[in-house]
Amino acid sequence: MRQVLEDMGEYPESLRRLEGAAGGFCAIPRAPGARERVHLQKSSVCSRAYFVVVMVFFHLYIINLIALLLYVHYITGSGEQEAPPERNGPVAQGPDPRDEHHMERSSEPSPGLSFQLPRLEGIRVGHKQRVSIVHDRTHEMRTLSLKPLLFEIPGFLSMEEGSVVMQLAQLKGMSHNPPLISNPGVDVPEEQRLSQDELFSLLDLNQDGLLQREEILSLSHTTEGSWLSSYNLQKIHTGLETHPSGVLSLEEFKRVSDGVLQYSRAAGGLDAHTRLQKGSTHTQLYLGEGTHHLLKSIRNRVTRLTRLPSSLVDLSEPMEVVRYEPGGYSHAHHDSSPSSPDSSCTHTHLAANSSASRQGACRYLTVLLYLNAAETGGEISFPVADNRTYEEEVLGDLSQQYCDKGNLKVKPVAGTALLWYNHLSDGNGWVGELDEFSLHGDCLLTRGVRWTGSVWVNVDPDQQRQERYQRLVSWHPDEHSKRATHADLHQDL
Ligand SMILES: O=C(O)CCC(=O)C(=O)O
Ligand SMILES: [Fe+2]
Repeated sequence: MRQVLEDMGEYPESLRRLEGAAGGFCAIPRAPGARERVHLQKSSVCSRAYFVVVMVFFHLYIINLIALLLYVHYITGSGEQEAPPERNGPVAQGPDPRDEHHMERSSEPSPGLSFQLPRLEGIRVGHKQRVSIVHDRTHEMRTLSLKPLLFEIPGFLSMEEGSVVMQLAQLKGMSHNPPLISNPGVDVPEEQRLSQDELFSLLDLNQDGLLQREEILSLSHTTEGSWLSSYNLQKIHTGLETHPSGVLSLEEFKRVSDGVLQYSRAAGGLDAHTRLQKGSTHTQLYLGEGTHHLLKSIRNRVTRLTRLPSSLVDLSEPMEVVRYEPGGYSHAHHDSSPSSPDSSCTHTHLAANSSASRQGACRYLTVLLYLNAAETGGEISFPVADNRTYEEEVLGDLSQQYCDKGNLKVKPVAGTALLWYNHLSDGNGWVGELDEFSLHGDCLLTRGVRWTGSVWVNVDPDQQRQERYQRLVSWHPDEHSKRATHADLHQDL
């Protein structure tokens, strides 16, 4: 058509210009001729320019695409993270390439803070990720709720391991209430007094016949007035500090504590469990050095699961084993305390020389282990989990009704672990406010017995106090090389 128009001399100049502007003629073969020569020259220049422009746009497109993918990757936190090196015991291993553990990237450290706390990421309810907590297999971890951040890990313990923990707890001795050590001036009836030998045995958590600084300080985790008052604790601690060997034998303990303490078997203190739980017996199992290898392995699994520095987990309170009988339940409660300027954490109170008038448990997270399966009832309930509307009255409801109304109930399955964060992040990689949504309690057990173990990781929202505590407790003249020091902790992260 065009050739016909050209032959007829009627192909308009304006159309030719238009073709040139659009670059269309670059690809169209033309008839030979003077005008054509000029045109061919233009055509080759045009093709190169066209190619360059196209390539520039193509590269920009690819770069934008990569940037977009990186952004999405960053937002969803789907990158694989290296596990911290395992230093303690049989589950030691390098990072597992199959590990798809999701972690929240912490932002820049606050000025003066030397390390941060990694935090797992839930992505969405029902999200599954693989976690590496033992050397020969990976586990599936499922997100149960985002508020609180709560995960379920089936098979965290085998059935046999659950049975061993129950046996160890029974050997240690289960009691309805922790023994009370009264404050000076409070007269304890003769029949309720503990002998000094009995007390020493209670304090000697690893049962090595010596009282170490770690044991005394970890006892300060328990609530003021119910187990060991600050006054009594301070007395024992001072005796231990001033002793040349840094440890106390039974004889030395008797000298230090003589005439100062009165010890009672009576319950009546303000321990959280005395107030909150019914139909249950308890004991504490020490997870530190010198304990049963399974308990050390549980501690290591918690470290690997949570990705927290091993020294934080090592220096946390002993595992609380609870046995419910039919009729047993607990009221809804938080495992940790809200931080306030006039309160301090029980675990750092002494080491930080705090003058705060009140103390509370500072438990960054809870790992709850189901040691056996309850027959009927005994679910753990999170009454306000993932509530869209924040209902004050539900949070204040400490009756059993919360259990039926509860948003999320988890049935006890032997070997399953639940992990939840009791605190939010402060936005700078450290512990923030208490997460009100972590409220939970145990529904009525109607048949069978139910055994659980609670592992709490203690972290002081005041990082300086936490660091001071770790420095003090980690230091040990004989074991200095074995213990994780603050410098190790920094490397872990
Ligand atoms: O035994 C349980 O199910 C959990 C106990 C509990 O919530 C606690 O000890 O704080
Ligand atoms: Fe609890």
